[in-house]
Amino acid sequence: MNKKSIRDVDVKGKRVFCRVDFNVPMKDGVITDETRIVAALPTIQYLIENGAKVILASHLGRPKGQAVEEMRLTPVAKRLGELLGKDVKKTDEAYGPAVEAEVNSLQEGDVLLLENVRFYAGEEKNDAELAKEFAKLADLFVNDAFGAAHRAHASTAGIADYIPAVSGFLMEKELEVLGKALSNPDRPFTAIIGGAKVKDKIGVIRHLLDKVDNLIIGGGLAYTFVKAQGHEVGKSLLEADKIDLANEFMALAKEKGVNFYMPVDVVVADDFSETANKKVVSIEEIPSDWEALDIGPKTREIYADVIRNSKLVVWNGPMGVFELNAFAEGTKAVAQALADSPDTYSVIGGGDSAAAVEKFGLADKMSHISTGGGASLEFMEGKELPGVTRLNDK
Ligand SMILES: Nc1ncnc2c1ncn2[C@@H]1O[C@H](COP(=O)(O)OP(=O)(O)OP(=O)(O)O)[C@@H](O)[C@H]1O
Ligand SMILES: O=C(O)[C@H](O)COP(=O)(O)O
Repeated sequence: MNKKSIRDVDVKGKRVFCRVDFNVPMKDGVITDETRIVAALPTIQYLIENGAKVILASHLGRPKGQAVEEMRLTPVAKRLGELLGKDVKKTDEAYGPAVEAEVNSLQEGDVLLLENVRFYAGEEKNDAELAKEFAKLADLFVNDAFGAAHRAHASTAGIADYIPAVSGFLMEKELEVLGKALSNPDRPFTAIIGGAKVKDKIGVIRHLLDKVDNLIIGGGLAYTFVKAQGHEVGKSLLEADKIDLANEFMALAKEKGVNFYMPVDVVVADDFSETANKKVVSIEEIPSDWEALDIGPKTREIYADVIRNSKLVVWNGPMGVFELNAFAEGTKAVAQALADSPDTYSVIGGGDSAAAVEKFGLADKMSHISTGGGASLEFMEGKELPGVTRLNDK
């Protein structure tokens, strides 16, 4: 990467505003997945060990510019303190006189977590005044929030206009792994795209067709392609206005010599529930009153075979409604094939795919699980990430 990292600057005695992505899932004030906190630890520990005064900032959820009690970062400060084995102070605001007083009292190696930066309307507007307030707190900006790098906000981008800006280790690692996967991929290179957000993922498919040897389509996304092939999809997820695009992509794949894999059989259900009646049908036979909620056993075998014969696999989006055990088998088969292929470098992107791999107990078998959902997709689409472009060049 041609951007400076914390290794390139002296942090001793400096007040460091470190943007992290502590946007973790919470239920009743309890953190249900701490992956993003753990992933930020190397940078925080480095700053502590090298004598920085560490000021951490993050968003949590989408509070839309106002303080929302359930979206305070207090439980995160507590958990971070436990993980670091040291006291983590927390302010009830993200800037202003009270925060400045706390910052002034920091000793080298101390850690302070600011309140949710999205409690202020200026954050998502990338308001210059708010960015200046953040900048006033520190001598150096470290951006380690890869998960929010696709957002041009005051704490991810704007602040870099006022103080020196460098990347943290997580940011660096994510960019390196995803960058290598796309610029100099080991082959055969396979991309697996699933999930439900057809609109969000269509763009990445176009870009991937220039890169990959195999493209596997699954999840709710698949049925727009199935329809484009002229088959009925019953009540399955369908993005009617994307059918033409799906056709275009299938033609493009042929033209570029990309092997395009679609489900040949599916599990259909008469209801979106764990106890629904379900059956396996071929892709030409989805009944009009039924909904396809998972890929079928023949498809699983074909996909697993492609995975086993790949050197690099990038996976974003589950193959079915894996949250319901009745429709988790397709996603599990893909995760298992990756786990059983030690020579295949696997990159998992997207919150739900990562959660699925975790649910099946296979997370430690994957080569890289990205902390970015939208960010990893935008990166793969070839879009510039504002949280990265604003960092100082080497
Ligand atoms: N056949 C299907 N019909 C309906 N929903 C599906 C189907 N297959 C998968 N899904 C749903 O897709 C959702 C995940 O889609 P999504 O596009 O959000 O993926 P993701 O990996 O989490 O990406 P991101 O992190 O960008 O959100 C899951 O909740 C899953 O139940
Ligand atoms: O969860 C994420 O993908 C990041 O934290 C960004 O969150 P956002 O989509 O609310 O900007």
